[in-house]
Amino acid sequence: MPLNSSAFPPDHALPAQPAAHGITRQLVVVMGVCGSGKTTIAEGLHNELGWPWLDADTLHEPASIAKMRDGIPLTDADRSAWLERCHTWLRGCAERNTGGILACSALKRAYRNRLRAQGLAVQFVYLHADENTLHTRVEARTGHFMPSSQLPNQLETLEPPHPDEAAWSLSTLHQPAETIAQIMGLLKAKKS
Ligand SMILES: Nc1ncnc2c1ncn2[C@@H]1O[C@H](COP(=O)(O)OP(=O)(O)OP(=O)(O)O)[C@@H](O)[C@H]1O
Ligand SMILES: O=C(O)[C@H](O)[C@@H](O)[C@H](O)[C@H](O)CO
Repeated sequence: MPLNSSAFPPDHALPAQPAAHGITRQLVVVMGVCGSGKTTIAEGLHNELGWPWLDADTLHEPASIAKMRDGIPLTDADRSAWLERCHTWLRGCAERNTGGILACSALKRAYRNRLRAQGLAVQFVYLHADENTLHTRVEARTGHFMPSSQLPNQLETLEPPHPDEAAWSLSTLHQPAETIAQIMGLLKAKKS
Protein backbone atom coordinates (compact mmCIF):
# COMPACT_ATOMS: atom_id res chain seq x y z
CA MET A 1 0.00 0.00 0.00
CA PRO A 2 1.67 3.27 -1.02
CA LEU A 3 2.65 5.66 1.76
CA ASN A 4 0.05 8.33 2.35
CA SER A 5 1.30 10.96 -0.04
CA SER A 6 -0.43 13.70 1.93
CA ALA A 7 2.13 13.06 4.69
CA PHE A 8 4.73 14.67 2.43
CA PRO A 9 4.62 18.06 0.69
CA PRO A 10 3.92 17.35 -3.03
CA ASP A 11 7.40 18.42 -4.10
CA HIS A 12 9.32 16.30 -1.59
CA ALA A 13 10.48 12.89 -2.76
CA LEU A 14 8.94 9.86 -1.12
CA PRO A 15 11.04 6.72 -0.95
CA ALA A 16 10.34 5.06 -4.28
CA GLN A 17 7.48 2.57 -4.07
CA PRO A 18 7.89 -1.12 -5.04
CA ALA A 19 6.05 -0.42 -8.32
CA ALA A 20 8.91 1.94 -9.28
CA HIS A 21 11.49 -0.86 -9.32
CA GLY A 22 12.85 -1.36 -12.82
CA ILE A 23 11.58 2.04 -14.01
CA THR A 24 14.24 4.66 -14.71
CA ARG A 25 13.61 7.87 -12.75
CA GLN A 26 12.60 10.48 -15.32
CA LEU A 27 10.57 13.63 -15.87
CA VAL A 28 6.92 13.13 -16.75
CA VAL A 29 4.57 16.01 -17.65
CA VAL A 30 0.88 15.10 -17.59
CA MET A 31 -0.74 17.58 -20.00
CA GLY A 32 -4.16 18.49 -21.34
CA VAL A 33 -7.00 20.96 -21.06
CA CYS A 34 -8.89 21.74 -17.85
CA GLY A 35 -10.76 18.71 -16.55
CA SER A 36 -8.71 16.20 -18.57
CA GLY A 37 -7.45 14.60 -15.36
CA LYS A 38 -3.89 15.92 -15.07
CA THR A 39 -3.90 16.42 -11.29
CA THR A 40 -5.67 13.12 -10.58
CA ILE A 41 -3.27 11.13 -12.74
CA ALA A 42 -0.11 12.97 -11.63
CA GLU A 43 -0.91 12.30 -7.96
CA GLY A 44 -1.79 8.70 -8.75
CA LEU A 45 1.56 8.18 -10.48
CA HIS A 46 3.29 9.78 -7.49
CA ASN A 47 1.61 7.28 -5.17
CA GLU A 48 2.75 4.40 -7.40
CA LEU A 49 6.29 5.61 -8.05
CA GLY A 50 7.17 7.68 -5.00
CA TRP A 51 8.69 10.38 -7.24
CA PRO A 52 8.00 14.05 -6.36
CA TRP A 53 4.95 15.55 -8.07
CA LEU A 54 3.57 19.05 -8.47
CA ASP A 55 0.38 20.65 -9.76
CA ALA A 56 1.64 23.48 -12.00
CA ASP A 57 -1.42 25.51 -10.98
CA THR A 58 0.47 26.17 -7.74
CA LEU A 59 3.11 28.01 -9.80
CA HIS A 60 0.69 30.47 -11.44
CA GLU A 61 0.81 34.08 -10.28
CA PRO A 62 -2.25 35.10 -8.24
CA ALA A 63 -3.20 37.52 -11.03
CA SER A 64 -3.37 34.62 -13.52
CA ILE A 65 -5.53 32.56 -11.16
CA ALA A 66 -7.82 35.58 -10.77
CA LYS A 67 -8.01 35.98 -14.55
CA MET A 68 -9.00 32.34 -15.05
CA ARG A 69 -11.47 32.51 -12.18
CA ASP A 70 -13.05 35.50 -13.95
CA GLY A 71 -13.33 33.47 -17.14
CA ILE A 72 -10.55 35.37 -18.94
CA PRO A 73 -8.17 33.08 -20.90
CA LEU A 74 -4.45 33.43 -20.19
CA THR A 75 -2.17 34.84 -22.87
CA ASP A 76 1.29 33.68 -23.90
CA ALA A 77 2.65 36.58 -21.82
CA ASP A 78 0.67 35.44 -18.75
CA ARG A 79 2.16 31.96 -19.09
CA SER A 80 5.79 32.94 -19.78
CA ALA A 81 7.12 33.28 -16.21
CA TRP A 82 4.91 30.37 -15.13
CA LEU A 83 6.51 28.08 -17.72
CA GLU A 84 9.93 29.24 -16.50
CA ARG A 85 8.99 28.20 -12.95
CA CYS A 86 7.72 24.85 -14.27
CA HIS A 87 10.99 24.29 -16.14
CA THR A 88 13.00 25.20 -13.02
CA TRP A 89 11.06 22.64 -10.97
CA LEU A 90 11.64 19.96 -13.60
CA ARG A 91 15.34 20.82 -13.83
CA GLY A 92 15.66 20.55 -10.03
CA CYS A 93 14.18 17.04 -10.15
CA ALA A 94 16.63 16.11 -12.92
CA GLU A 95 19.59 17.50 -10.98
CA ARG A 96 18.56 15.54 -7.86
CA ASN A 97 17.73 12.47 -9.98
CA THR A 98 14.51 11.99 -8.03
CA GLY A 99 12.27 11.64 -11.05
CA GLY A 100 9.42 14.16 -11.20
CA ILE A 101 5.77 14.27 -12.24
CA LEU A 102 4.29 17.64 -13.22
CA ALA A 103 0.58 18.20 -13.90
CA CYS A 104 0.73 21.05 -16.41
CA SER A 105 -1.66 22.00 -19.22
CA ALA A 106 1.26 22.66 -21.65
CA LEU A 107 -1.35 23.44 -24.31
CA LYS A 108 0.96 24.66 -27.06
CA ARG A 109 4.05 23.09 -28.61
CA ALA A 110 5.93 26.30 -27.84
CA TYR A 111 5.07 25.81 -24.15
CA ARG A 112 6.31 22.22 -24.26
CA ASN A 113 9.51 23.44 -25.89
CA ARG A 114 9.99 25.74 -22.89
CA LEU A 115 9.60 22.75 -20.55
CA ARG A 116 12.15 20.75 -22.60
CA ALA A 117 14.61 23.69 -22.79
CA GLN A 118 18.32 23.17 -22.06
CA GLY A 119 18.09 19.59 -23.25
CA LEU A 120 15.74 18.40 -20.49
CA ALA A 121 14.38 14.94 -21.35
CA VAL A 122 10.63 15.11 -20.67
CA GLN A 123 8.04 12.40 -21.33
CA PHE A 124 4.73 14.09 -22.09
CA VAL A 125 1.51 12.23 -21.34
CA TYR A 126 -1.39 13.87 -23.20
CA LEU A 127 -4.77 13.22 -21.53
CA HIS A 128 -7.92 13.83 -23.55
CA ALA A 129 -11.66 13.30 -23.37
CA ASP A 130 -14.66 14.56 -25.35
CA GLU A 131 -15.90 18.09 -24.66
CA ASN A 132 -19.11 16.94 -22.98
CA THR A 133 -17.22 14.76 -20.51
CA LEU A 134 -14.74 17.55 -19.79
CA HIS A 135 -17.56 20.04 -19.27
CA THR A 136 -19.40 17.71 -16.89
CA ARG A 137 -16.23 17.14 -14.85
CA VAL A 138 -15.31 20.82 -14.55
CA GLU A 139 -18.90 21.70 -13.64
CA ALA A 140 -19.00 18.93 -11.00
CA ARG A 141 -15.85 20.11 -9.21
CA THR A 142 -16.34 22.25 -6.13
CA GLY A 143 -13.83 24.74 -4.78
CA HIS A 144 -11.79 24.92 -8.00
CA PHE A 145 -11.10 28.29 -9.59
CA MET A 146 -11.56 27.21 -13.24
CA PRO A 147 -15.03 27.85 -14.68
CA SER A 148 -16.36 25.55 -17.41
CA SER A 149 -16.78 28.65 -19.61
CA GLN A 150 -13.01 28.46 -20.16
CA LEU A 151 -13.19 25.03 -21.75
CA PRO A 152 -13.89 26.15 -25.35
CA ASN A 153 -10.86 28.44 -25.28
CA GLN A 154 -8.71 25.69 -23.74
CA LEU A 155 -9.69 23.34 -26.57
CA GLU A 156 -9.11 26.05 -29.17
CA THR A 157 -5.66 26.84 -27.73
CA LEU A 158 -4.66 23.18 -27.43
CA GLU A 159 -2.08 21.94 -29.93
CA PRO A 160 -2.00 18.17 -29.43
CA PRO A 161 1.59 16.88 -29.42
CA HIS A 162 3.10 16.20 -32.83
CA PRO A 163 4.39 12.66 -33.51
CA ASP A 164 7.97 13.93 -33.24
CA GLU A 165 7.28 14.90 -29.60
CA ALA A 166 6.92 11.17 -28.77
CA ALA A 167 4.11 11.96 -26.30
CA TRP A 168 1.82 9.22 -24.96
CA SER A 169 -1.76 10.06 -25.87
CA LEU A 170 -4.38 8.57 -23.51
CA SER A 171 -8.11 8.90 -23.33
CA THR A 172 -9.39 9.44 -19.79
CA LEU A 173 -12.88 8.15 -20.50
CA HIS A 174 -12.41 5.29 -18.07
CA GLN A 175 -11.48 5.25 -14.40
CA PRO A 176 -8.31 7.01 -13.19
CA ALA A 177 -6.85 3.71 -11.98
CA GLU A 178 -6.97 2.35 -15.54
CA THR A 179 -5.19 5.42 -16.92
CA ILE A 180 -2.53 5.14 -14.22
CA ALA A 181 -2.04 1.45 -14.97
CA GLN A 182 -1.62 2.24 -18.67
CA ILE A 183 1.07 4.82 -17.94
CA MET A 184 2.87 2.50 -15.50
CA GLY A 185 2.94 -0.14 -18.26
CA LEU A 186 4.36 2.38 -20.74
CA LEU A 187 7.02 3.48 -18.24
CA LYS A 188 7.98 -0.15 -17.56
CA ALA A 189 8.23 -0.89 -21.28
CA LYS A 190 10.24 2.27 -22.01
CA LYS A 191 13.93 1.68 -22.56
CA SER A 192 15.88 4.11 -20.38
N1 LIG B 1 -9.60 8.43 -16.20
C1 LIG B 1 -9.58 9.58 -15.50
N2 LIG B 1 -8.40 10.17 -15.30
C2 LIG B 1 -8.35 11.33 -14.60
N3 LIG B 1 -9.41 11.98 -14.07
C3 LIG B 1 -10.61 11.43 -14.26
C4 LIG B 1 -10.75 10.22 -14.98
N4 LIG B 1 -12.04 9.90 -14.97
C5 LIG B 1 -12.67 10.86 -14.30
N5 LIG B 1 -11.83 11.80 -13.85
C6 LIG B 1 -12.23 12.99 -13.07
O1 LIG B 1 -12.01 14.19 -13.82
C7 LIG B 1 -12.02 15.33 -12.91
C8 LIG B 1 -10.96 16.31 -13.36
O2 LIG B 1 -9.73 15.80 -12.98
P1 LIG B 1 -8.53 16.80 -12.62
O3 LIG B 1 -8.98 17.87 -11.69
O4 LIG B 1 -7.41 15.91 -12.23
O5 LIG B 1 -8.27 17.46 -14.05
P2 LIG B 1 -7.17 18.56 -14.43
O6 LIG B 1 -6.76 18.28 -15.82
O7 LIG B 1 -6.11 18.64 -13.39
O8 LIG B 1 -8.04 19.84 -14.38
P3 LIG B 1 -7.52 21.36 -14.20
O9 LIG B 1 -6.49 21.58 -15.25
O10 LIG B 1 -8.78 22.13 -14.39
O11 LIG B 1 -6.97 21.43 -12.80
C9 LIG B 1 -11.77 14.75 -11.53
O12 LIG B 1 -12.97 14.84 -10.77
C10 LIG B 1 -11.42 13.27 -11.81
O13 LIG B 1 -11.82 12.45 -10.75
O1 LIG C 1 -2.51 27.11 -19.38
C1 LIG C 1 -3.59 27.43 -18.86
O2 LIG C 1 -4.55 27.97 -19.43
C2 LIG C 1 -3.79 27.08 -17.41
O3 LIG C 1 -2.66 26.39 -16.93
C3 LIG C 1 -5.01 26.20 -17.23
O4 LIG C 1 -4.89 25.05 -18.03
C4 LIG C 1 -5.12 25.81 -15.76
O5 LIG C 1 -3.90 25.45 -15.25
C5 LIG C 1 -5.95 24.65 -15.44
O6 LIG C 1 -6.61 24.09 -16.50
C6 LIG C 1 -6.87 25.08 -14.37
O7 LIG C 1 -7.90 24.24 -14.19
